[in-house]
Amino acid sequence: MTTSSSSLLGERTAAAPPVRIVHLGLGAFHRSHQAWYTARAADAEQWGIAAYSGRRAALAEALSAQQGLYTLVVRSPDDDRAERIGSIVRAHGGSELDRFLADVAAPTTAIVSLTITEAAYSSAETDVDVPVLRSLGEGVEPTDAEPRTALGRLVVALEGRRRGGGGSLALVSCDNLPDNGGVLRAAVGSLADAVPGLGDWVEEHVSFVSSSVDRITPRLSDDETAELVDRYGDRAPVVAEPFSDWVIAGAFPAGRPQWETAGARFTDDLDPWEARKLWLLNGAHTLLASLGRLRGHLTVAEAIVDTECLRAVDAYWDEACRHLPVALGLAEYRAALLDRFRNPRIRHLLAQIGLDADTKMRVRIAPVAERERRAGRSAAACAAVVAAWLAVEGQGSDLPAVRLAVADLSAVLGADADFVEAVHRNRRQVGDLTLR
Ligand SMILES: NC(=O)c1ccc[n+]([C@@H]2O[C@H](COP(=O)([O-])OP(=O)(O)OC[C@H]3O[C@@H](n4cnc5c(N)ncnc54)[C@H](O)[C@@H]3O)[C@@H](O)[C@H]2O)c1
Ligand SMILES: O=P(O)(O)OC[C@@H](O)[C@@H](O)[C@H](O)[C@H](O)CO
Repeated sequence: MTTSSSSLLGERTAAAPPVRIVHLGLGAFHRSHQAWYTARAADAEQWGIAAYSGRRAALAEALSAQQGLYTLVVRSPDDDRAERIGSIVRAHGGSELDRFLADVAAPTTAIVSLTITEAAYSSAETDVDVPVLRSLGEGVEPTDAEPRTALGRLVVALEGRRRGGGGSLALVSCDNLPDNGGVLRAAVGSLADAVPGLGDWVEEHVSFVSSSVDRITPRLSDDETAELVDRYGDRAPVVAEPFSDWVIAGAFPAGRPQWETAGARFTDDLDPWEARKLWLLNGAHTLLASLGRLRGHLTVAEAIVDTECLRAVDAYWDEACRHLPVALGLAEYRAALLDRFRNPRIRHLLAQIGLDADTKMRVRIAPVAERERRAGRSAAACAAVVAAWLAVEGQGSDLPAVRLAVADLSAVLGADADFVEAVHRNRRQVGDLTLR
């Protein structure tokens, strides 16, 4: 259903689809992407989502008051087109652990999907839950456990499914990480090993699906939200660009929606698509989040029309593209990205994109720089990105500090004196953002 204005929400007239997907990380992106694909799939009436926020309950409360229904505002440079999305049938705060355990344990649940941010997969975050998981092997019931992290909650819930005989299922990571299914497998596997027998059960019953996800979905300011609440009579609207892509690799032992009928693509070879998206789109966003802010810009659309930022993005893309298959249509992809970044009606804040920047630098900029250096080139554009990031973080005041920071991104680059020197040279030319 599409329209250009006024409320679409109304009430559900047909029965809500049965919950067969549990989502962890109810935020803007899940609603513009996976929930949208599920709602548009040919078998949408068979696939409902129970979505759990990571931390705050406010969005879940607003959605619950609307039977899970919400308005997706597809924002092009010229206009807004609104769609009513009905695939989320229940929304919960992250603290509703009993409900989450019951949903994951239900034999009817076939998929658990995640958008929990890149940082949420690191052991630095999840290790806090190892004692909680150990306690499950010492007689504590999953329903009495008190995990604190998203993956801790997920692993407690998998133990509940194992004990209840709920059978095989697929975990689908939709976070912007290379090999996100593999990263999830490693993180879940290492937590599951703390519970006797669970590691083996996970290996046998859990499929880790990787996916490359793409749809620019900015966090809305309070003013933007208020305007949309007024316009659509919806307390939980979400705004996204018209473009959308989802490339998926992996098995779904308990079935899945016909997402391909909504435009998703299934492949056995995700790597090139994933690298193209993460290096070119997210890498450029990561670059702009530093350089753009140093140059006084607030949003991607503002930064990309600054010739200095555009030049830096182009130079970084040249370096990245040397390590991507030409058959992926790189020139067209770059041109299309520039159009997407320039969309003046998408207010994508650089400060939002700059969160957890070290994690992102490690998996986006460092791999390109390493490949350039291995090929005998300077990686000058990557060195400039690293210097801009250090300036925003207020780090790298002298050569040893630069070396330390670069080594934290990549041991190989940290040991590369020429690269470290290039970063240091660039760093001396830019002042700290924090000092402005
Ligand atoms: N917004 C986009 O354009 C976009 C596009 C592609 C992929 N993604 C991926 O989706 C993720 C979420 O983006 P969003 O726009 O929905 O953000 P959001 O802030 O709207 O929602 C993020 C959700 O994750 C939860 N969360 C945050 N930090 C967490 C943590 N450490 N552990 C567990 N849960 C946590 C939050 O509580 C919230 O439920 C991104 O980090 C990215 O990996 C986003
Ligand atoms: O937090 P990040 O860096 O993974 O992502 C911020 C944006 O680059 C990202 O949300 C893009 O808009 C998205 O990946 C587009 O598909």
